[in-house]
Amino acid sequence: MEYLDSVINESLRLFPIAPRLERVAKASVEINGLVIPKDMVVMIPTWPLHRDPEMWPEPETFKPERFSKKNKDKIDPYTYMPFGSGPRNCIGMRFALVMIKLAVVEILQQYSFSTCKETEIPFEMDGQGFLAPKRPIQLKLVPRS
Ligand code: HEM
Repeated sequence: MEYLDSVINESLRLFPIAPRLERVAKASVEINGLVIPKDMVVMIPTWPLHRDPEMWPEPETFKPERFSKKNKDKIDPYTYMPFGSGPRNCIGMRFALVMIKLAVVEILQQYSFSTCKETEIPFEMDGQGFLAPKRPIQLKLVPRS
């Protein structure tokens, strides 16, 4: 379960459903000389933060070990926000993580996945709104004997 957790975290790092978050400033504030006026919409760029090479060496490589017990405490929470952050973060986070794990375990007990001729490599992402592949990802399920 520990490694599955790391795999899901790393998948959400590379492909956060919300590639950016938004907040509205409730009051004018100055941060490092930059004034953010009241009511201004502030965009938090999750996608670039999740792929910043200063925080994530070899950012394009799928490395679940980044989230191992040994390494995960070193991660700055504001550089990894697949479920957002603060009082308005995702209310369904725990439910979603449990459901993903249950589904993956149930499927992997019976089948293994492999690519096939229909698999688009690399697949194309749809940048409109929520992040998703442009076309469904087609894979072959091989029954485990
Ligand atoms: C992998 C699955 C999911 C991901 C990656 C995800 C991600 C997110 C993100 C990034 C936000 C915005 C948080 C922010 O602005 O700080 C959000 C908000 C929200 N999510 Fe999810 N979500 C997931 C599943 C779910 C599920 C299963 C539910 C409901 C059962 C849910 C309900 C909500 C609600 C109601 C909000 C708005 C919270 C608010 O504005 O106070 N999400 N989610």
